Amino acid sequence: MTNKQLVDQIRIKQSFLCIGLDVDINKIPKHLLLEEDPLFAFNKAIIDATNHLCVAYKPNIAFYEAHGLKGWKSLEKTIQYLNTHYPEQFTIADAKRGDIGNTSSMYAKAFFEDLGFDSVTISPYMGKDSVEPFLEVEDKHTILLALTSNEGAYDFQTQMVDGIELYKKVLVTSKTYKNAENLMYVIGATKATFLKDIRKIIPDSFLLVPGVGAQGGSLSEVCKYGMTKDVGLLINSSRGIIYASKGIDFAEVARVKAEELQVQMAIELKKLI
Ligand SMILES: O=c1ccn([C@@H]2O[C@H](COP(=O)(O)O)[C@@H](O)[C@H]2O)c(=O)[nH]1
Repeated sequence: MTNKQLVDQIRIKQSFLCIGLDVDINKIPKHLLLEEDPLFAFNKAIIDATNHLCVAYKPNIAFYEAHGLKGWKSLEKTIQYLNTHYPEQFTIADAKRGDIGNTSSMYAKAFFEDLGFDSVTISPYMGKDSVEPFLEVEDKHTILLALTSNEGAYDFQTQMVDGIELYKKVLVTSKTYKNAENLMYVIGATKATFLKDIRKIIPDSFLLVPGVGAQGGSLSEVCKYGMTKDVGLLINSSRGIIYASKGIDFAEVARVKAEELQVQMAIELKKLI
């Protein structure tokens, strides 16, 4: 999917919501445990109930890898279901990968070619040759961790290196990579006030913003500092939507929670006109 197609979807749906599919076998409704593939059954119900309210889905790969081969199968079925039934959805493999060049090429093949995701999250820590193999793939997006939502972000990301905060160095340096137009960045919603400075370095790039809902980030603050004329934001919520009810009505309650965010997003989008 191209950036333009993503922006078109945002305008059509009046939403820049990304729903995180962090499916945890201990948190899903008990009746689903009788299904052949409970993780997929849960995801399918959530996707069917919420797809008209969001523009992206983000399975966090850890929740699938935790179940070995069975979990990987559930992931494969989920992305295939999305690509077949809802091809307009932007898909994000939240895998946080990155390694020496030839290994990164294999990760790119796994997530872009084999599984067919539109994008994958990558750690910038190993530098240029670990990121560029992902950027080579046409119409696919590499989402670089820049300033994350967690408390530990202050351990390294905000520390000064060569007179500049490390997360800013990530932004500035990554802009010089080959095919940098395929880059997006992760900025935590809990760091919304940093967005003013961030937009001076990357005025137009798309940002994946996790951390609203369960982690306490504010949607309106993120929009205030981070929104561009082409929106430039995908705001993620996982637990706040998918586990809003643990009962038989889980998908319907997820729809209600997603709609609450979508309504707020539509209000923010009106400010752009
Ligand atoms: O900085 C980051 C990067 C990634 N995440 C991931 O996003 C979701 C957030 O889930 P919530 O339940 O909405 O808190 C989860 O998959 C994280 O691993 C992040 O939170 N912060």
